[in-house]
Amino acid sequence: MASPTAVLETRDLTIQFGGHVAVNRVSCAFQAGTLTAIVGPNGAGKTTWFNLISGQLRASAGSVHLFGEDITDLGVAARADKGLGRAFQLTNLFPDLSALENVRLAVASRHRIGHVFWQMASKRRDISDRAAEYLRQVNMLHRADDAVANLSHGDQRKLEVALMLALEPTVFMFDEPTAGMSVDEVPVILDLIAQIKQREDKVVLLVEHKMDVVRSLADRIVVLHNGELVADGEPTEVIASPIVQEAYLGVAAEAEESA
Ligand SMILES: Nc1ncnc2c1ncn2[C@@H]1O[C@H](COP(=O)(O)OP(=O)(O)OP(=O)(O)O)[C@@H](O)[C@H]1O
Repeated sequence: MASPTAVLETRDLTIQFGGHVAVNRVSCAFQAGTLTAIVGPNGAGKTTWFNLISGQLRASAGSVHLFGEDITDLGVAARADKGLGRAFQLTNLFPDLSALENVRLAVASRHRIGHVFWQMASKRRDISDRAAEYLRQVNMLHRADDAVANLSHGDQRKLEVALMLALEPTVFMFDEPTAGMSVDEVPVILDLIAQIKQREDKVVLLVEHKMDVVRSLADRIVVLHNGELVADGEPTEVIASPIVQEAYLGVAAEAEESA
């Protein structure tokens, strides 16, 4: 049975690579207005589960539902069109264009503004203003005119987030969003994720190894281990549960120490 209020749901979602089951019958529903952290040791299946949700990978079995609709057979673009947003799928498209131009294209695509309307000065101004606002939100306005190819890795990751914002998705999927960012860039992205989480119609999924980030942002933690969902619930309870202490926290503690 579908969960009536779930925005996104995976049911018995499974993928097998040869003889290896990387995601094994994972069933999980996500409600609007929540941020769920997905944690687990390296190789647990977190990114693979994300890939199955966003359509980068096709399931061997099980299904994905968005607003109750079965989207399992849809490709990445169709899923994005329906409101699934994932940062990395949007980058590397136009490395020679400026940061602002990249976001402008995302704004135009979101609002289906075609070539004819693109010519209108008022439309162009409108799109530029919106694009600049998204760049401001990720603290990138000062790099607006720089070509993407010349941006640092951290700035490119912030731009990915700006592009995702521009597409105005319902579901925001972040896979280690602050990885590779300098210390002063991290709070910008974490604050932004916290702001998105405040919006009651949005679902945020966050794959994250850093437990301090998980503790500060998550309403709920889902734990994957060997491709299976082994714990799911309120953060304090999940972190305290024997299965997490045993299966995950040793690894998490090491990750925190080396961060
Ligand atoms: N395309 C693929 N072909 C074969 N095996 C794969 C493929 N993609 C993932 N796997 C395997 O699936 C398992 C889960 O990998 P996945 O990257 O999803 O784990 P993860 O939890 O995201 O790990 P990490 O925290 O290190 O990113 C691993 O054993 C991985 O080697």
